[in-house]
Amino acid sequence: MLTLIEGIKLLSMGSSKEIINDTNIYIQDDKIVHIGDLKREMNPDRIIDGKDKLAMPGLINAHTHISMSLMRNFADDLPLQEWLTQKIWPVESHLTAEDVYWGAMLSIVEMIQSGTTCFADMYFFMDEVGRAIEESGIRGMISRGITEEDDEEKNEEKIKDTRNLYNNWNGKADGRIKVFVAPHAPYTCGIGFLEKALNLAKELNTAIHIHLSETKREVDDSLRIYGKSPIKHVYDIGLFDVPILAAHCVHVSPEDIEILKEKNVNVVNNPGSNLKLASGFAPVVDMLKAGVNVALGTDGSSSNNNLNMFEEINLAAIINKGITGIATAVPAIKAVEMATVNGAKSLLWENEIGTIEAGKKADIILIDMDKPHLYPIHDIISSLAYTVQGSDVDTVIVNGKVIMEKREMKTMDVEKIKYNAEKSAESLIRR
Ligand SMILES: CSC[C@H]1O[C@@H](n2cnc3c(O)ncnc32)[C@H](O)[C@@H]1O
Ligand SMILES: [Zn+2]
Repeated sequence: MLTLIEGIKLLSMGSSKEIINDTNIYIQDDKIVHIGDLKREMNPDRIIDGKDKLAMPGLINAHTHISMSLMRNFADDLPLQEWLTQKIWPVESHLTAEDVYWGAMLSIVEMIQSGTTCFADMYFFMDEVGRAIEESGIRGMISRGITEEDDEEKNEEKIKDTRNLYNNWNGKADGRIKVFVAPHAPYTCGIGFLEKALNLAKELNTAIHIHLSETKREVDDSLRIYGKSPIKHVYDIGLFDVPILAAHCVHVSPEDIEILKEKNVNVVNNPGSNLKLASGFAPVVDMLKAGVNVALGTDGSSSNNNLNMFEEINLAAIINKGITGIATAVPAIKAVEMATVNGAKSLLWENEIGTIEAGKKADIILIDMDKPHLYPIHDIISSLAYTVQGSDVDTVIVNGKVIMEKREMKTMDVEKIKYNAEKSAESLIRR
């Protein structure tokens, strides 16, 4: 199938970070094959009109828990530890596979409708998230979040579950699914359990997804218990000897940043969640300056409370100006880069996605620029960071397949999903 996106503005995020006006993008099956002039010798099966549209790489949500949409607006105005221990974990103890599936489907609709084409998830019953990815056409990295318990048999079962998840799903859905190993955090996993997770990641030749240095309390506890920061603690265990996706990294010292850089740790900044849980502000500017790859995520929609990556781009751009007192701290293009190129790198997917270039997979979103709130169009890159809304996303293409066209969902029955997600959420809270 040859698709042509004709006469469109393009922000490729490749070698050029500038807008190219009136260009053409040819997609053969799942791949971008040509960008530039119209090719008379190529006869497209489908033409998408690019008039008044901007094509950019699909957004990458590098850390979330998508099925937590079932708990959206259920537990708010609390700090992390109270939110988790008093509200979220008691409810999660009653989760079923069906709940996770409908929560995932609901969130995938929300993500597609706001321009996200790829996400990194950590949760329970992850076969269901794999199924939701397969059916919807989105791309995702899935990881079964594991915490240590007193019962050794249960711990072994969790490691086994992760291995099975990898064997069942890694590379599946035409390569749209990856599987990482996900020890939840250093405060829920002891040294021995982290070592088991590390050995499994080595055995499977995959990466580790973990929450790290999210709150001041986590760091204080780590200093008290281990005499070192969470980052130094897991570094000493050897966790950074495999590729790492580290969510948050809010309370990090200059020494921690040196370690993150030395070990090429991929950090995910979650500004919306960090603000809402009163966790603090990650030193994004310092980490970027040190050469650390910083991606962007929403976290779950129970701590955010949505999965709209345009909001996170906006927050990343403006918060860091506020914290540093420097208006250029995170410029618009840098925030967009965090949500595209850096996200792809953080998921070890940079050879396939994150930019619009010939040879890459076609994960592309088209934004409708003909909206009153976007006029006048002085600077499109500024529009993306400061003005564009998720609802301005018109068309979404993943792996060459159009999964939303002119805001019509092509692969998902939205009414059925809303009905079942609502039903799951209601019964979950009552269980
Ligand atoms: C074991 S599956 C993942 C686990 O993580 C919990 N969670 C959601 N948001 C956060 C966060 O910001 N920090 C730490 N843990 C978080 C989620 O509820 C699941 O229990
Ligand atoms: Zn999280």
